[in-house]
Amino acid sequence: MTETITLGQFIIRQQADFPFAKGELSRLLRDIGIAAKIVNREVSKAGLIDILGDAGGVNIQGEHQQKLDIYADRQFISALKSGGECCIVASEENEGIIRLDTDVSKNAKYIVTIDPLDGSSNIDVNVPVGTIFSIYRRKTTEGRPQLEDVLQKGTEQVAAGYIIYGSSTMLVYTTGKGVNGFTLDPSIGEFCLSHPNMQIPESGFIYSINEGNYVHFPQGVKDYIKYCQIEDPATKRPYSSRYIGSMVADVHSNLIKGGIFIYPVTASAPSGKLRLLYECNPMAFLIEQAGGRATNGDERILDLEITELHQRSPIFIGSKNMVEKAESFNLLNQVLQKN
Ligand SMILES: O=P(O)(O)OC[C@H]1O[C@](O)(COP(=O)(O)O)[C@@H](O)[C@@H]1O
Ligand SMILES: [Mg+2]
Ligand SMILES: [Mg+2]
Repeated sequence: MTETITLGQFIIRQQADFPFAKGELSRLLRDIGIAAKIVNREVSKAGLIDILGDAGGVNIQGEHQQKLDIYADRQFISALKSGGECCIVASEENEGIIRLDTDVSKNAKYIVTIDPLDGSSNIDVNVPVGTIFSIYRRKTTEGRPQLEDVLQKGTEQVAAGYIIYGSSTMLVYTTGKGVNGFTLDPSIGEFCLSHPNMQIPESGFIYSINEGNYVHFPQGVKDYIKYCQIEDPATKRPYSSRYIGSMVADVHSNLIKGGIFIYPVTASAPSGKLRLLYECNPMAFLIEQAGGRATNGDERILDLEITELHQRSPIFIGSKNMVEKAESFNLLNQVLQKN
């Protein structure tokens, strides 16, 4: 009989790797797991309850907010507040930072950045969506936590992960010691270890990019797409094109099968579309921990300086050999080239 290891049990076991740990990070990951279950409960019956569709407002990203964006945002913030291990939340859905100044959490040492609902355009059509999170340690020691505690490079992440609400619901995370995946078993209401020590294949044969924007891509990106489409059995080309339109789902698929996910600069998104704090950094930390690579076409995503809360970046992420191959093409348009 295979041993069932729940997320809670696994986190406690992992704590042993951190001799000075007091359990704060473990409890914070627990809180994220709780909010994930609550959001999953609504996502899994979305058509039956009034949670589909547009909420009527536009968020700081300039995107129409979906009802589920707002619901998920509230659930994660409330779970982090009740848990008391997080002093600031920065969310893709909120213009400014959210200080959790409760008696319990004001002395908390962790910062959470979150994309509460990733793949919003897929909510109403029953295609997998997700949640992406990242955890940093507070830097400032005096007074109230500050914006600078949030604007930290990806290399400073203590932990990162995502939840994918798909045919099954999974939570995949890293604390810098490899990547592990847990599947929610609804019959016991627990995330159980199902994908230990996940490794992305070094090479893959799948590329994920929204080719609908092709005409607006830098020449190098167009050339790389052509490279993927050339007939060459020796290198198993042409590669397959797979694009789900939810970053979590596209990256999760490539993590398991091998492949590259690309969201480059485009005419309408000259700095890229995806957000460094909420999407690029957490996914880059995870994929690097699984043996893959993540760049903006020129620099390692995790080394990028962060100056703004909702800063965007182009991203090329996935199997190491595929990202390195892509980087051999001039992926950034001239405007972005470093002097
Ligand atoms: O429709 P496009 O332009 O291809 O964009 C799809 C991308 O936008 C996103 O939906 C943006 O994330 P949000 O849904 O959290 O805003 C990504 O998940 C996805 O990879
Ligand atoms: Mg997103
Ligand atoms: Mg989102």
